[in-house]
Amino acid sequence: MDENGREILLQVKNVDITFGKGDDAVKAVKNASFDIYKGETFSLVGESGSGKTTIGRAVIRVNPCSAGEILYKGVKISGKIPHSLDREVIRNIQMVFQDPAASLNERATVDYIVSEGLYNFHLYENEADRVKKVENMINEVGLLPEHLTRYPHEFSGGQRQRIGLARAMVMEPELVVADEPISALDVSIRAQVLNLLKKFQREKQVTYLFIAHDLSIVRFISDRIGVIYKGNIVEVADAEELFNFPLHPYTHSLISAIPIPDPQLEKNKVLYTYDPSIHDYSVDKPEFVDIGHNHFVYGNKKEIEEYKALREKGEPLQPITIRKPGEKVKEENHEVHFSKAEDEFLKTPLHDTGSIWYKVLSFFFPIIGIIAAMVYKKKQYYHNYKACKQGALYGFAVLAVILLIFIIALILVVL
Ligand SMILES: Nc1ncnc2c1ncn2[C@@H]1O[C@H](COP(=O)(O)OP(=O)(O)OP(=O)(O)O)[C@@H](O)[C@H]1O
Repeated sequence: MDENGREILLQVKNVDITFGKGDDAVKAVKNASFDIYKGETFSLVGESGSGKTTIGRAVIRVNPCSAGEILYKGVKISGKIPHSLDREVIRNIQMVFQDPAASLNERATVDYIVSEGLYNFHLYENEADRVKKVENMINEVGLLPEHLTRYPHEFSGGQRQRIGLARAMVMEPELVVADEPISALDVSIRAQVLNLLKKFQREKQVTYLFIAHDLSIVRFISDRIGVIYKGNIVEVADAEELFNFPLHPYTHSLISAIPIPDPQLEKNKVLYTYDPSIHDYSVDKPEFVDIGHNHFVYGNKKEIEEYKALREKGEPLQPITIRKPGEKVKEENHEVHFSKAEDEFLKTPLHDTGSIWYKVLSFFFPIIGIIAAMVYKKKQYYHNYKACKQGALYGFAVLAVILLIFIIALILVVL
C-alpha cells in the first residue's frame, strides 16, 4: 500500500537494463522507477527505441535487469526466483503484443492458442470445462465458437488481436502488459480493441501496463502516465495532472504533437521540438524527484526548483501554441511526430468508418442513401458521407438504366 492507501501491484525500482557487453553494451533503460496500482491503467509513452518494450519484457521476466529490482505485490520477481514464484508470475502477468500476426503460432488452431496457458497450468476441471472456458472467452472478445477450429492466417489483423487478447485474458491475469496493442491495426478498428481492453478492466479489474509511442492514444484510457526518453523516465503523473502541468520539456513536445481535430487550428499550430542540449548536467546531476501532487520529474536541482515553482502557481500550462494568421514561425519547430494514418484516425469521429455496408444499403435504397449522405456531410462524418453518396449514385444510375429499358420496351410495344 502507498501512503494514500492504494494497493501497489507492481514496483519498478531503479532498474537498469543493458544489452551486450564491453564496448558494444547498450544501456536501454537507466534507473527507471515507477509503481503501478491495482486496477489502474499505467501508460508508458516515448518515441521508438526509448526502452518501453524492454521494460515491459523485464516485467514478464524475459529481459534481465542489470541493476535495481522489480516487485510484484511486494515480492521481488526480477533475477533468480523460486520456480513456484516464476510460475505464478507467468500466470498472473500476461502480455499482449503489437503485431498479432507475428505473436500467434500460425500452425496452431485458435482453440489451441487460447487453451495453451490452460493446458500448461491445468486450469480446468475436465475437457468440457476447458471448452466452456475457451468458448466463453472467444465470445467475450467478439469472435464465434466456430472460429476455434481455424488458423490465425484466416483472420484479419483486428481479429488476430482479439485472439491475442483471448489468449491472455483466459488466464485471468492480474496484470497485462499491452505493448502497442493497436499500433499495427487498421485505424478503423483501433477504437474497438481499446474498448475491449476497457471492458475487461471494468469486468475483471485487470491492471494494465499500456505501452504506446504517442500521448494522443493514451490520453483517455490512462489513469497515470510515465514518459520515457532514451531509456530515462522523465516524468510520471496522473493523466490529468500530466496534461495540465507537463513540466519536462520532452513531455511538452509530445503534447504539442497531438493533432487538434480542428483543421484550421492544426494548420496554425506551432510544434515544439525537444532539444536535450538545453540541460546542463555537467555538475548539477539530475534525479527523478517527487514534486508533490503525485507528480515525478527528472531534472537537476535548479530545474526541479523551477518545475516546483511552476506547479505551485497552480495555473495549467499551455503546451500548445497557435500561430496568429500571417505570423511567422521559427523553422526549427517543424517536426512531424505522427504518421498519416494516425493523424487520420485521430481526426476521424469514432463511427465514421465509411463501411462497405453504407454503400450497399445506399445502392439498394438510393433516396435514403442521399438523405443519409446529406446528414453525414452536415455532421462532418466524411467517410460515411462518401460511402452513402457513392452507393446512392450507383443506385440511381441502375434505376435510370432500368427506366430507360422499360420506356424503350413500352415504345416498341405501342408501335
Ligand atoms: N535484444 C536486444 N539486443 C540488443 N539491443 C536491444 C535488444 N532489445 C532492445 N534493444 C535496444 O534497446 C533500445 C530500446 O528498445 P525498445 O524495443 O525497448 O524500444 P521501444 O521504446 O519499445 O521502441 P519501439 O516503440 O520501436 O518498440 C533500442 O536501442 C534497442 O535497439
